[in-house]
Amino acid sequence: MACFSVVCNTGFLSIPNKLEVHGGKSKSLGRYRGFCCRSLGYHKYCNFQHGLLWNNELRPLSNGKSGVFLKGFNNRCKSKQGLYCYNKIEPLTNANSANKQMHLGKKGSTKLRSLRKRFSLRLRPRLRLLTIRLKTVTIRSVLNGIGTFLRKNIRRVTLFSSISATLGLCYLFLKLTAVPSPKMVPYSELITSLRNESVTKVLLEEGSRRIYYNTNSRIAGVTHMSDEELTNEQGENMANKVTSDDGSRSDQALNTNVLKKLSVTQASTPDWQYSTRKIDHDEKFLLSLMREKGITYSSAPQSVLMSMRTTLITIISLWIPLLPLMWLLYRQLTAGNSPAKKRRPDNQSVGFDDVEGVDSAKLELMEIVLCLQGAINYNKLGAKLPRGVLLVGPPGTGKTLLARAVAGEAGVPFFTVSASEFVEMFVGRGAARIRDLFNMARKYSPSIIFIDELDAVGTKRGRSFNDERDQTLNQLLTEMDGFESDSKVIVVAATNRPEVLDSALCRPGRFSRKIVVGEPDEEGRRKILAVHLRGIPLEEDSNLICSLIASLTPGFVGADLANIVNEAALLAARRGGETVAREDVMEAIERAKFGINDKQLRPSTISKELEKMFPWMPSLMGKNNTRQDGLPGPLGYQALS
Ligand SMILES: Nc1ncnc2c1ncn2[C@@H]1O[C@H](COP(=O)(O)OP(=O)(O)OP(=O)(O)O)[C@@H](O)[C@H]1O
Repeated sequence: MACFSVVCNTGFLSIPNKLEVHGGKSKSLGRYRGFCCRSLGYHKYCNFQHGLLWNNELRPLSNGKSGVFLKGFNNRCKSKQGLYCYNKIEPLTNANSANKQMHLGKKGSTKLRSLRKRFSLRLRPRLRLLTIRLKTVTIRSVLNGIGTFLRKNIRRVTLFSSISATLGLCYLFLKLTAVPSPKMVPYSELITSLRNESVTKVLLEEGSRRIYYNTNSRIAGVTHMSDEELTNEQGENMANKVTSDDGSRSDQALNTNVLKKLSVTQASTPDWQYSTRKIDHDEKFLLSLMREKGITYSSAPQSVLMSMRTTLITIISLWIPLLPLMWLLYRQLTAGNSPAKKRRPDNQSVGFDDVEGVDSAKLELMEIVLCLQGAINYNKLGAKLPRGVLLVGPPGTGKTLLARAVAGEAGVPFFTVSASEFVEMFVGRGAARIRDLFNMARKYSPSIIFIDELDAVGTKRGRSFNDERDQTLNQLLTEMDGFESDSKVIVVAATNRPEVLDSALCRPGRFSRKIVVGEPDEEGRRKILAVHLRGIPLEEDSNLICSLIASLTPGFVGADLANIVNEAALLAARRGGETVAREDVMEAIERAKFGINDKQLRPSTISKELEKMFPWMPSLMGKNNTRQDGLPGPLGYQALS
């Protein structure tokens, strides 16, 4: 009788449609039969916390332990506490025996079962999916897909097909012009043959060291087969004859066979039987030897076909290893990784409501947004849209946020880039990146380009020997000049150091509008805090907390205030609170003002810190601790311990 229910780690639920949970409630698993219980989250039906479910009965485990995870297949189940099989609960003597008993079937059948399991778990769903997809596929949709792919990747497809065609043509050319080459022999062999007077004709190739020659040994072409080959051939034929049925020995048969072989060889015989390489400074000796022996010799240039073959082979063998290197270089040098491509226009969720405390800057930028949207008809009065807006101010005052708000409100593509990304190793690359960025912005016009930390490329020219930086700036100046009046591409840039910028960059027509984004006043800080406290649950009234923080934080900018709010929320979470209390806020302000105060500081740590602050003084703590006179330490400090 089979075990009623089986759960394993990989999760096979075998027979039951019904399983009782220890609460006594019946649950139908129906279609989940054979699925992985645990990973499907159905293990609560099979989680035998208090016993083993066995033939609809919940049986307590003999040792009373809970938390049993059954493991096994079909009618054999293993748990930590025992092996359960055929309605019997057998305690395990050791783990090995459990394993042994678990694999009760033959080895082969276990393998087969695991294979089947793997098939049903991995392959079957995929095959099913494939079948469904194949059913929905029609020739028309395939053709459409190919067409779309070709249209999208026309450049790549053209490049790859032309490369493939060229390589194919090269292969064809090499194949068609291939001629059997003469046998290569050492130079000494030529000299020996010359001395033996067996050489009939010699050709010295012009422009190379190659020497071709023929000998008078046997029929031309026979020599193409090595002596060894011939011997083997004859031996083979002899053996054939000996073992032939009639036992006849016919020399004629041998000759016919050899001649047949020779005729095949002759068909592909080169003009020259042998070739060798000339040795330097030995020409005189060679020529005198040939003259002495009366041998015909001549010289000729390499045939056009052969020179073409040689050139082609050289090119291919040289360029193929270089191709990966060139591809890498191409990727580096092309606009493939330019900032313009990385920052595609996307949905901006920041609006002017999210930026507070910088009202005048907001007003100026709002006007530009209205112009971009066409709400203000500036063309009517002959006005032009400002090409560049320069946001100037201390760090953290919200310059980047303002630029993002402009993009969000205007609903136009926003290309953001840090100017340091234009600083490149190769001269001209930064300029190329600027060009790409502006081209992309023009393509998506009306659009906004935001260049953060403009001073990275916009510093005065000619001050250093950095040609690359100057070229990049020149390109930026050119691009900003080159806008058509109706291109509707606005460049917003931000910097903390306007004084270092090149004057050409700030002249009217480029960054004609300069907006100072300064530190917010108390009212501004209150508004900024209100923005950041929007989603934070507070114990007290939000306006009260905003006013409290704003009054305590003169000189703080938006980034500081955002940080205070975040710190307060973290502190509240640390103490396990549901809402942010006034104490959390106060501690966060303290942390922002004075840094994190370590109340557990040891005297040695304090000494080190003091030494860092006053490096010109002798060790404060050390001196104080070792003083015997009881007098205060340097500068009147008492021992802090
Ligand atoms: N006026 C503001 N209103 C609301 N939040 C602000 C404001 N200013 C700054 N913040 C907060 O500070 C964060 C940092 O601001 P942002 O990056 O805009 O400063 P920045 O002026 O560009 O600084 P940097 O000059 O260092 O680049 C913002 O994400 C925002 O949360």
